Amino acid sequence: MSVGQAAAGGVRPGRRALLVSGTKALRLVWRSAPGQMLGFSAIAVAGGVIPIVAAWSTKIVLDRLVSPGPVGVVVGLAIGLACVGVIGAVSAQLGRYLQGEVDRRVGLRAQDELFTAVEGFAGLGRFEDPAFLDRLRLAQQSADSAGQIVNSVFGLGRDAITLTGFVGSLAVISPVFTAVVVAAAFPALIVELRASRRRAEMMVRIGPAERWRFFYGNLLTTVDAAKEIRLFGLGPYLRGRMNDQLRAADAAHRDMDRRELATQGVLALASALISGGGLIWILVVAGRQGFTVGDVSVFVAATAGVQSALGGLVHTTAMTHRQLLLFDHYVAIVGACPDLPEPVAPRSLPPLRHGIELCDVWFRYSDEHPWVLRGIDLYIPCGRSVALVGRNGAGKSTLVKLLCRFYDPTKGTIRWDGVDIREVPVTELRERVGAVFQDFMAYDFSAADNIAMGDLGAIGDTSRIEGAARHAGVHHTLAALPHGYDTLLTRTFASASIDDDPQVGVTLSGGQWQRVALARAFLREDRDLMILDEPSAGLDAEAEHDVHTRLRQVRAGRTSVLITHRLGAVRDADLIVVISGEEIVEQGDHPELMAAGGAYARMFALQAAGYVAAREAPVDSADLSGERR
Ligand SMILES: Nc1ncnc2c1ncn2[C@@H]1O[C@H](COP(=O)(O)OP(=O)(O)OP(=O)(O)O)[C@@H](O)[C@H]1O
Repeated sequence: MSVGQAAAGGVRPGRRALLVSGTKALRLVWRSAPGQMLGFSAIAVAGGVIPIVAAWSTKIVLDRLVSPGPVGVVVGLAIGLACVGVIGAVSAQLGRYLQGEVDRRVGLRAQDELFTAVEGFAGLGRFEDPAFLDRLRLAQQSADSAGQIVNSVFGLGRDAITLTGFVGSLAVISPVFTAVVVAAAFPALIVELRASRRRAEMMVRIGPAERWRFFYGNLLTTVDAAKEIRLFGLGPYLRGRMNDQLRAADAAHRDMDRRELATQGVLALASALISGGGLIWILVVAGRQGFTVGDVSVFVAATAGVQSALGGLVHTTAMTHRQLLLFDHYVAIVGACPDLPEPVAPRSLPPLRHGIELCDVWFRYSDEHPWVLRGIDLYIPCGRSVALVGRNGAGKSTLVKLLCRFYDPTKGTIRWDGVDIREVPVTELRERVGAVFQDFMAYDFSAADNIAMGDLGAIGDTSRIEGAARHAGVHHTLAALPHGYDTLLTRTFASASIDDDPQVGVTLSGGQWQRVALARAFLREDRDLMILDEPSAGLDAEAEHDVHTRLRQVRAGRTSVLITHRLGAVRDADLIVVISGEEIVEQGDHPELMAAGGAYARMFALQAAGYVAAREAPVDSADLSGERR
């Protein structure tokens, strides 16, 4: 069962699993904040003992007050009692501070471990699995509040100490009454535990609604969607859908709250009746049974103490239970097996010398999805340029994603100089690949950092970054920005404070971004395989021509795979591969494919005819990109 499926199926972690989660949570706390944990545990013990000491001190003071004796003793006892109060107040404050510190330290470590695990998922499959995404969201919530578990666990210890002390005190006065008070706590414990389990299950159930709500909220606040939302008047419609999701989640929460209100109400009533009954009883029998004023005060304090400690114990047990159920998602993600099988005996991947071979490769995104590629046999020779062409949805991008091992083929193998790429560590494979993807990233970073993302070693290396930008034809554009390459390519983080330049963040055009993405890829041009998935989409005609001319130079003598719908740009590729109906239907160079008169020749003729027709219309050849050459 996958990490995501376990959450989707609502599989309940058993007691053993919760015990494991609890142990892992405490270990996490110990690793993150050992000193604070020890301090907190000492305060928890003090917090458990102080109420009992206070109750007995009060009894002694009261008994001394009503019996004749030296005043000095009473004053001494009163001072002692006051000291107990001071210690209690100070330790409570110190406990709060330590709790805050534990929260911060544990939160940082838990988040780091969670994201390290997420980063370790080498493929893309898990990020497309809704159940996994729900589990990840819950794991993130749990990571944020992992420190609270220690509060709950030590709270349990504190309440257990107080309870033991008060039960002992109460038992001295009335064993029967003690038994009644303690027995009344068991139904409460069972009810609370059930409620916490139901709440944890509900959190999983409302996961999709939460995700949709987040999606709509994001959509309504991001600049990318703002144009269409405003022009098409989508705001009220999307807001309505977002509110529907919130209402659905709220309905589930309300249902839980109502159930809890009913059961908690009954339990609170029972508790009040028991303590009220106890008070009446002690006042009635006090004279007859020779109880002192101090005995009555201990009885009242012990009854309240037992009930409050029992209530606290039950509540904290339920809360710990709920936190552990949530923490189980964190444990599952952090301890998840790799999404792509790792080689048992990894082989190293030498520089490409001969070629990459796809042998009878079949692929579909999951068992529920249709085949995207069927029986692909393809050889990409070292040092040659290969172009993949075909209709939208033919499977071209999927094929290059397999070359990067974002997924493993469902059937068949991909060999790098004869080595199955599943037998080498995936990081080694990716070290040898450079790429610009169709859906490239526009990071909210500076222009320089946006390019350096292609190779972190280039951060701060101005000459490399500028070299790549020149190569991609975007150097002059970036150099002319308000702060040159240090300009933020986003308005999101621009500061409007008086000291900062409000112009510091800029937004690039689509074509300029495309060139920045190309520059990023050019930082890796020394890699063995260069993947270019629609590198000129979104560029104007001249810019496109310019980019393909530059790419031709970069690709010369290198192993590259180019995907483009501009067939003019693939004419000089060493090998053109046409994909259609999930299969390779043709391959060869341009003259061969044109001579064959098949799908490629038809597509090429169609595009060429369009250009010939276009020639008859007036063309404004101004370079709209503004890039000087
Ligand atoms: N992550 C995914 N999960 C499920 N199906 C997918 C996924 N990505 C792509 N597909 C499907 O796989 C098929 C091939 O998509 P792919 O992106 O490889 O086509 P393409 O040839 O690159 O198309 P285009 O020219 O439009 O970019 C399409 O039917 C698409 O819907």
